Amino acid sequence: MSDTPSSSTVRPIDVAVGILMKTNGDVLLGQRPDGKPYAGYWEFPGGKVEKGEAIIDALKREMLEELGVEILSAEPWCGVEHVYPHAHVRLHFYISREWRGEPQSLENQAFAWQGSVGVEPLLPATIPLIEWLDRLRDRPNVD
Ligand SMILES: Nc1nc2c([nH]c(=O)n2[C@H]2C[C@H](O)[C@@H](COP(=O)(O)OP(=O)(O)OP(=O)(O)O)O2)c(=O)[nH]1
Repeated sequence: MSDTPSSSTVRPIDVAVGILMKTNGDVLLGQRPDGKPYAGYWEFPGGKVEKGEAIIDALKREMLEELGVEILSAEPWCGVEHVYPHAHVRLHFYISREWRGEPQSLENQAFAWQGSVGVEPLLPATIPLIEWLDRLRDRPNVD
């Protein structure tokens, strides 16, 4: 037996993820840059929560670092855990409808505003979110 814990048994890594949603329901996706696991896959902007950092603060930091956008308000929406070969992640998805600034590609990533999301491939743990978002758009006042 190996002494090295596999990625499924170690404590999950918390990740803060932001779904910027326009009033028409469009959401912003970015493409993972070269050099990261799953390069070229589409995801919602975000990144790992640092030690001792509140998840909402990580969200605000990542959105500023990646997009140059200041989050004015964001609501926690859902959580997803996923075990990748490279990491066991716990994703905290927030929806933000209020931000300041126009998203810029500060890490050289491609971006796309999408209504019904059509970009591919998506990160595996993000795939279910697309259907949930469609339902949210159809019934905006139901949680
Ligand atoms: N941002 C984001 N990450 C996601 C999504 N879905 C999903 O499985 N992930 C996973 C991929 C990664 O394993 C992890 C995010 O870590 P990352 O490596 O991109 O974070 P980071 O920007 O802090 O990276 P770094 O500082 O280590 O370079 O979460 C998503 O929709 N958005």
